[in-house]
Amino acid sequence: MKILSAGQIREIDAKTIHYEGISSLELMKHAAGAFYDWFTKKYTDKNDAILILSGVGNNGGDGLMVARLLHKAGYRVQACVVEYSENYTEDCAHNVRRVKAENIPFKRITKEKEIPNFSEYDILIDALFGTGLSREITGIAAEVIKKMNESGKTIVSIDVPGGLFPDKKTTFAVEADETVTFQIPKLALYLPDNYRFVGNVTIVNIGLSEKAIAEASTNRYLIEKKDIRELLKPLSKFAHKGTQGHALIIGGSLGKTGTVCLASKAALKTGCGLVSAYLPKCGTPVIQTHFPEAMAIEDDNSAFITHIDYDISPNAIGIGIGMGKREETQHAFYRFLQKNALPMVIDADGLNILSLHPEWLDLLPPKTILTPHPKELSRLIGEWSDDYEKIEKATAFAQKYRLIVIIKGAYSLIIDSDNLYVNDSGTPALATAGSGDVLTGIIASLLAQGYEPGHAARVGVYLHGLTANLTQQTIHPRSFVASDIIDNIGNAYFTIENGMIKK
Ligand SMILES: NC(=O)C1=CN([C@@H]2O[C@H](COP(=O)(O)OP(=O)(O)OC[C@H]3O[C@@H](n4cnc5c(N)ncnc54)[C@H](O)[C@@H]3O)[C@@H](O)[C@H]2O)[C@H](O)CC1
Ligand SMILES: [K+]
Repeated sequence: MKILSAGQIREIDAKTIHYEGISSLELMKHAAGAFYDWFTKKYTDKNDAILILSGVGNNGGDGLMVARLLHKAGYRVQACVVEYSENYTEDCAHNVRRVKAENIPFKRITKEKEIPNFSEYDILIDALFGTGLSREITGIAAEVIKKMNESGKTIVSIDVPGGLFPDKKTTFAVEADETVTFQIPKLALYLPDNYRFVGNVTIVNIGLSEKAIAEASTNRYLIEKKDIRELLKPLSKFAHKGTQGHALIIGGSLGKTGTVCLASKAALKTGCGLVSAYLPKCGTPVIQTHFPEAMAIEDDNSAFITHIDYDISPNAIGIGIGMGKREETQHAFYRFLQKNALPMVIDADGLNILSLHPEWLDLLPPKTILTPHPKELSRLIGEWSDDYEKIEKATAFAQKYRLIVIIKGAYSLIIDSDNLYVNDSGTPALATAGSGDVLTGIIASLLAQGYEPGHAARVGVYLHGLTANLTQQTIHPRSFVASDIIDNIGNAYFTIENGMIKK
């Protein structure tokens, strides 16, 4: 799904009105109706006292229309306009008149003492500003937002939290629990710096013109299940282990050989035909006991890797996990990089060693996948002042070395040449020991199966996250461990293929 800028969304809005021959008020009706459908499914108690805080733009118009729908359905509603400007849009002004005509409790707020006592309400609906925000918020709107954030009440934002800039850094905005956004994802909703403003994000369809959306150009995308379904390779009836690819996982050191076990097992469960693990001697009994399907190749050293030599012919490599950064290991890694031309995914200490020797980055085959978490990323590209700068610097880095960079996080970002992909599968349950090792194994497996590296990155990240969505009801997020990811890779494939179970 395309991620678009506020300007592009405005254009699609106008084109929809033109192409579909509907009025802007009708489009607002669709938007308010879509929000209402979502809201009434989630909040079913009609005794909840709901306060709707609208602005004077079309986002405010949406809010007032929602107030009308909720009132009609029997919810306890109080509507307010926070009059931060006298320039009402036509559709907002229309809804103010309708709210009054329908005898819905209504209040204008122009100064601080008119702000209602939020403690009398259960849910605050934020319709203060949407994608039309053009400058920092001041005056009465800022006072209202400050009080909303201090209220401790459930806050649900319409389209975007009031004050969130869709395309640049935000420092002050409504801190919502839920954001229900209209049809087109906005990048700001998925950036870690903005999580405290955005809360959970739901995208609802409002009937924008598909043609208009198709005409908008972008290089930013939110990954959808159907995209992944299209990328999955069919399983041939005549498949045998020799045709499904051979992944080699390289890593481990004394006390950290479990990393290689997890990655190897994840690789096999992701569908490659063969998995070999290269580890120091101390790892051999561990992997052979816990994961007999893998073939183990031993380093000469008992505790860490000192050279990476093997006489097998894998199709792809996953390297770096649990490997440590000892001098000998660094040299072994360097000599390996000098001769390796296979598709590869590098994680953890592999990344840390590269950040100690940035000149070795030139040795990586094009489209090598790096999977840093933010700390590892900053060692590679330096510090950033906000998420936008982080993306800019990571993109420049990825392009300079022709790499694919996966920035791991609640929403992982995949940078592949000019393109940015946002992944929203997954839950906080994935923040668990070994989760990254499993991702390395999944991606190495997909590379070994012949997936183009950009596809392997997207499919891998999506599959990995989906395992957590699928077990939300059966495994408590606190008790979810990396092995649960591995155990549910097959279910994730089923879900993607069938589209049966919704994430
Ligand atoms: N996506 C769609 O196709 C649809 C969107 N809808 C809703 O419309 C808003 C966008 O509405 P817009 O009128 O453009 O602006 P806002 O309501 O977001 O902004 C309010 C208004 O205030 C002015 N303004 C901007 N910044 C400030 C500021 N810091 N202080 C004071 N005033 C400010 C600005 O000029 C705006 O006019 C979108 O989010 C959706 O909720 C449609 O309802 C359906 C189709
Ligand atoms: K809003």
